Amino acid sequence: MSLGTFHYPMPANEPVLQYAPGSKERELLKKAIAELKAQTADIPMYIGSKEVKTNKKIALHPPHEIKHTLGYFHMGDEKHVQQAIDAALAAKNDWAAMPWEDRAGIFLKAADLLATKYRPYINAATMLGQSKNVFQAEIDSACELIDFLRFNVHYLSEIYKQQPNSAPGMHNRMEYRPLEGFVVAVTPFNFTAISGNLPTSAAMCGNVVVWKPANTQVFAAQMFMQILLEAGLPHGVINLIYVDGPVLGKICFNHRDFAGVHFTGSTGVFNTMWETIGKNMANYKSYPRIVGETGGKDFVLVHKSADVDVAVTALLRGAFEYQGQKCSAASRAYIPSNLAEKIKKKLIAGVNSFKMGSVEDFSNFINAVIDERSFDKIKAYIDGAKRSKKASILVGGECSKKEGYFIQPTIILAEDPKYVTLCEEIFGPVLTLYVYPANEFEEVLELVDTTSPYALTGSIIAKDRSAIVLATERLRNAAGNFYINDKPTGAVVGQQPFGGARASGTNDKAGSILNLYRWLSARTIKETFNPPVDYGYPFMQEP
Ligand SMILES: NC(=O)c1ccc[n+]([C@@H]2O[C@H](COP(=O)([O-])OP(=O)(O)OC[C@H]3O[C@@H](n4cnc5c(N)ncnc54)[C@H](O)[C@@H]3O)[C@@H](O)[C@H]2O)c1
Ligand SMILES: N[C@@H](CCC=O)C(=O)O
Repeated sequence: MSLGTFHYPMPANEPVLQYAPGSKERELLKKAIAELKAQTADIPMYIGSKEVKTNKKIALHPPHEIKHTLGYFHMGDEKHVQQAIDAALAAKNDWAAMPWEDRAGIFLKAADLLATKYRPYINAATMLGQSKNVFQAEIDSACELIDFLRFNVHYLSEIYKQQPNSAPGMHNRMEYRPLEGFVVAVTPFNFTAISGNLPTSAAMCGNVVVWKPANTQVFAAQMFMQILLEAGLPHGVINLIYVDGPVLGKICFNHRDFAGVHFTGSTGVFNTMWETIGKNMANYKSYPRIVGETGGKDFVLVHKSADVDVAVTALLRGAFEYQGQKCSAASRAYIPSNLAEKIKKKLIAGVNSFKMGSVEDFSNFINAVIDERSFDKIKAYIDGAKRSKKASILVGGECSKKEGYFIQPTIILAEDPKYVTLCEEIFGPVLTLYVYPANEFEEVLELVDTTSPYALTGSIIAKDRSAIVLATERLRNAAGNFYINDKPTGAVVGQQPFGGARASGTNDKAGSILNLYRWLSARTIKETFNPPVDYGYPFMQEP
């Protein structure tokens, strides 16, 4: 029972710690890394109140140090998916009935635990499990995840406040019900924040969730699950299971109570999900919500008026931070002929200055890519460019999986504007340049817009305001996040709501109010105080 209306103001973004030599946060992080490396984790699934173990254990290795074993997780099968659905549905009524301020308190407490006691551990887990350097881990697993939790509490409070008008003699109100059934959260390897946000945003709205992370992100995912439980999340509200994607889909997408999927990952997987859900429509109680943020082929368009250093920095950071494993990563760049030689020279120098290696050496800018499958896929694109007559390697191109999955940041120079690495998502440290005649800006705008099926992020680098105006207008549908004189990565919750359209997803802008509407089903209630007691209209009465 709520006996008041409670206020959750817009929070400030969590400050990014700097980890400078001698700082307290650096000391705590080093200690956490050492602790996590010294143990062999035994990671269960979390289904209802049970920690479930199986006889199928999968080893976890840091991508940059594959000889080391961080621990094992217990892989589930179809029956665990069914158990997770049952546990979710059993928790549903009590969770939906819990007053909003108590639900909110759990997620705000989880944010505070992440910001304090567990900050070094969630960062260490992300660094070791996903091969992120300290800065990339801090902005992801600490700051962005904390922001998702705090901002979503604020946004949901704003939604609950939105109420319809009432004419005299009546009162109208809106209830924002959770969806009828369970929600499935399927999460990618590359961001601990996204992995944590997809189940919690739906759960915050009163839904119960079956959460399946990527196998390569389980190490940090299970730590976040433990934090949620410590913050007071009731058992069964979020059920964390490790199963193959198709196994999950087979059980969840056939279930009568399937109410929605919150997905982030590749376009191909999302398309398969959508197709399966479509085929099963007749089985469901309600039309399921299908929310997916998917792939990208993100561009940087440099105008002839650009500042060369701004362009080069946007490319080096945009393309290569976290080894290019961001859906937003700059992976195709259009360079005007008047600046091409200067830009190429500075890019070569920049790439040659990168230090690559383990995350434990904080001076390494580049670490490993996530796994052998990714390594092989990325290397195949690089090898293809080495063989091609339509492209050449400007810098980089070395790959080794001896100690870890290391791919040297690579820049390809394409002569054909439709060369494969200008069109397809690679999801690795590979940037392709195409040099265009500096006076053909309008033509290149058309090229940028039509070269790839994706529309996630993009940047225009220019000093000339008319070029910025033209690019902003013509590329309106080419990116859901458009940047002027900046890299196309690094969206901040509450500042640049994130998501794209076309083949990049449903553009429901994770971490914004728009996303939360997808996990709510409104009910309108009208109460009439003096109801009519005669069906006739006034004009029907005899004079
Ligand atoms: N647009 C965004 O906001 C955003 C953010 C992060 C990542 N991404 C995209 O994610 C991809 C990289 O992440 P990834 O490699 O983890 O993606 P992925 O598509 O391989 O996997 C994502 C999740 O889907 C699961 N999955 C795989 N096949 C499945 C199936 N048939 N049925 C159900 N689930 C299945 C995986 O196990 C994982 O949990 C890139 O394409 C990237 O652009 C997009
Ligand atoms: N939101 C992140 C990208 C997430 C996808 O991987 C960014 O803006 O760089």
